Amino acid sequence: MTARNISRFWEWGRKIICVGRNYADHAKELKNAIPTEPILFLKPPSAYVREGSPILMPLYTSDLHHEVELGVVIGTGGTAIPQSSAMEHVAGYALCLDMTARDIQDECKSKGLPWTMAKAFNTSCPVSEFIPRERIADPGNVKLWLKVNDRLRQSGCTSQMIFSIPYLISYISDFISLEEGDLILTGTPKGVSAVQEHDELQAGIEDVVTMSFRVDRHNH
Ligand SMILES: O=C([O-])CC(=O)C(=O)O
Ligand SMILES: [Mg+2]
Repeated sequence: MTARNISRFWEWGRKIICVGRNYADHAKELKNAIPTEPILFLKPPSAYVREGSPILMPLYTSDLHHEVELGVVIGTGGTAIPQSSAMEHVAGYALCLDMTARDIQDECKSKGLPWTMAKAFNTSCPVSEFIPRERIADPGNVKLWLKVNDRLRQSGCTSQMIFSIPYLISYISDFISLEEGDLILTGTPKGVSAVQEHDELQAGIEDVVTMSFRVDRHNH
């Protein structure tokens, strides 16, 4: 058996834990209250998609949104991790998109139903290459951006996060044990908008990484 390589964490089949409304400007643009505790939801590992493959728009949505987010890749697992040592559990980062069927999410919210159909479908988690932790000195202060067909839509800084990365690692690991290869999506800044079939998405972490994805319609 060959050793697993953390730089291909998306192949490991580990969980993807997403934080919602972690930027006040995004909570406001969707007319949601600013949370006093992290809002969490999950995507399955089948949500991963890598550059070179398209984001597939599910047939049941007509309002697929991009959300650019900093992803934190766990290196050393743990339960009830204290904030003070939380960063020792981080192997690195990835730039991620939390693709969201906004019309379905709105319907789920109004009916009090879970967001699974809106957030967890195949290709709902495009990811960049793995970024070793040494390449981002301060993950609490990096600029994220996203363009659709060359037009800037999202531009934010992780310093705007309501709950910091150490706080999130500690909070989550109190009740969901973190494992090597898990990914935490830390929430999106404002500027989310709808994408259409054939759109080209480009996103980046300033001075660190860029990635691009095309949007296609699901054919079944
Ligand atoms: O769907 C939402 O607005 C919640 C979310 O994922 C985020 O804030 O990143
Ligand atoms: Mg999100």
